[in-house]
Amino acid sequence: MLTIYSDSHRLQHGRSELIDGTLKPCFETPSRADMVLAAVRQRDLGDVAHPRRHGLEPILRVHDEGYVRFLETAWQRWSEMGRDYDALPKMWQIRRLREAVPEHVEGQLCYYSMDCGTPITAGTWQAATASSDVALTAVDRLIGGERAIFALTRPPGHHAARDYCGGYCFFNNAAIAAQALRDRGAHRVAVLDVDYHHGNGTQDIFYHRSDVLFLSIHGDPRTEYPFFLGFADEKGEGEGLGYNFNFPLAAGSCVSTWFFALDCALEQIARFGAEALVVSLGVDTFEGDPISRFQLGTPDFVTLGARLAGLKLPTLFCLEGGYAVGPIGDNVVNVLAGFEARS
Ligand SMILES: NCCCNCCCCCC(O)(O)C(F)(F)F
Ligand SMILES: [Zn+2]
Repeated sequence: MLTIYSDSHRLQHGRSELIDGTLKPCFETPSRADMVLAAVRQRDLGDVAHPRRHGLEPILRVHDEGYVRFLETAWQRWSEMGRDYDALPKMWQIRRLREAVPEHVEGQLCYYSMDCGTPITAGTWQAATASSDVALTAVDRLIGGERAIFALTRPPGHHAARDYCGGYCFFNNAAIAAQALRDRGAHRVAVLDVDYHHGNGTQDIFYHRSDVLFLSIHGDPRTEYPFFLGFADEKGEGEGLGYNFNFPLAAGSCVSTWFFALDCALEQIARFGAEALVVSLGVDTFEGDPISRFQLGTPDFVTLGARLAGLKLPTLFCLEGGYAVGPIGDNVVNVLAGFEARS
């Protein structure tokens, strides 16, 4: 399987994250992508290609222009205030506060983000646009005839909504890829999110649409991030009613429960008649993940890949989460190798 990868991911490297009440090194580090790339090479998964630039147009097909312009200018405006440290919001526009978009960068930082764990740094814009180019180059290759492709995307994307960043995500790589597949002729595209955390951003982007089916298996938002979306009763709205499926599972759920949810999701994708599949591939479902509470073992990721291959669809994998950095490479490559073995 071909991998698309860009070294520009290294430019996204936050200084610290609020963890258990104190500032610690970020969980979402460049070493994650380095370890995945090393495993791709070591396990001889296939060639590794660099992305070509696609500009802002495909990003603006799913993200609000004001939000994109904010990301593009935020660091320069933040620096002009004499600040050289990570740009993070100090509060949010919450219930009954004014909804107008602030003029000032500090206010926009609060308006366009959903948490304080997604630092904007000097290299964020370049890293996030490169990550989107990685996903879009994977679409180019899928349209060009590849049966399956791995977009080694970092920073991740599935928490990024139309007009806000969060959960380490800036541009929603999987949504940008799904929209590009639609724009290039696929009539129905399914996005399956197997990351431990609900893909609130992807759901937000496609919630009112029936041409993109969104499905997510994740830790129950009653106790797990992102808390405010990802419940089973969220089924889409308007045109999109019936085209959104959430499978929240209690933290600590066993592997067989997880695979039962997967089989339910695969059944819905087959019923939908998808012509292409985008997988938001987070491996923080791993039993050893430091911030998540499912129990998949490294061999289970082979089974995951094999089940996905059963759909017999052109498939684009976008890397999302996974914070057990030692095993991340084998966990990710197991999905891809398991997929290929059954293709
Ligand atoms: N004590 C740690 C709290 C962490 N709270 C934020 C969790 C973000 C998860 C990000 C992710 O794994 O879903 C992605 F795929 F986007 F990277
Ligand atoms: Zn996650």
